[in-house]
Amino acid sequence: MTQKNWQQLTLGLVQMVSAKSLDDNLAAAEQQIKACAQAGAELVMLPEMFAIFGGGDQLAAGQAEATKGGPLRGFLSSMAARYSVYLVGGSIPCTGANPYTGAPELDEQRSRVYASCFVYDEQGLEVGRYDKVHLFDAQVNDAQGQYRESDTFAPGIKPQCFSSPWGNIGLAICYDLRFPEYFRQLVDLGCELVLVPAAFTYTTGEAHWDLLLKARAVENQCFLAGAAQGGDHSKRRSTWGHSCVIDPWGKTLASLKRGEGHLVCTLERQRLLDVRQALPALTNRRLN
Ligand SMILES: O=C(O)CNC(=O)[C@H](CS)NC(=O)CCC(=O)C(=O)O
Repeated sequence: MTQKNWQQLTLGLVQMVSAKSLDDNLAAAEQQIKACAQAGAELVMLPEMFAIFGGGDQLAAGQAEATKGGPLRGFLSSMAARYSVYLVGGSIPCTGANPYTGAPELDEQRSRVYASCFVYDEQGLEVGRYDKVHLFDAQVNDAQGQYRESDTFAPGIKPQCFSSPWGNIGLAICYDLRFPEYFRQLVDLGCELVLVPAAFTYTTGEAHWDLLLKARAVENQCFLAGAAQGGDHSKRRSTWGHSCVIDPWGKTLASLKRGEGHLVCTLERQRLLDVRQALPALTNRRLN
């Protein structure tokens, strides 16, 4: 399946301001997936926790999605098939074992779930899953203040990519962006593109989002794309948005500001080959 000599990939990124109503979130996601597909996107990415953002009953949702899958995995599969796109489903709660990484089924007593990114091909078949490894436990100078993701979520165990007609595509979620060793492992799996569903806070996003995406793209000489939450979800919760696509030279190919929307952008693989040939930093490594 892995086609190592891809030439072009047209990506669609969906930016959302997910709120309390699951139905509204799913309707908003479908509208943007459809718009991306109509604009020629072959692969569409949703943001982190596009369906259930900032609370709600993550444990019940995660249990429903375990093993055979529930309504959220059903939704993602049917969207991929209906619009005939590869679909990277942001993240959803899931307690089930991960057959791709070997992460075990979660013990229900502990009331935690994985933050799982499921991937579907254009027929709606599941082709990958990554569970967020780095959990955001941090103090931010904003109205929310304290973020303790690990109260609700359990960490995944390793980086994960999925094979596609465009080669191995790496998956990372939000806070993972701050860990360069995570991305280096994806590059060692042959990834030339890393997709990052995210929900950076307004405060940390304004300071670091663009910088981190560019740093990871430049040091790994690969394409980076971030699909973000971007707006005011409640009085206390604001996210930065600015979904974008960065090329292996660190150039921004396309970007959004805040608010619901989407962008569509074509990646030219030759750009990556030219950068890696002219400045062979990946082959000049001495400490791996
Ligand atoms: O809570 C939800 O429902 C959705 N998940 C998130 O918003 C996650 C966990 S709190 N946010 C981040 O990882 C932000 C990282 C970040 O902002 C940084 O690294 O600066």
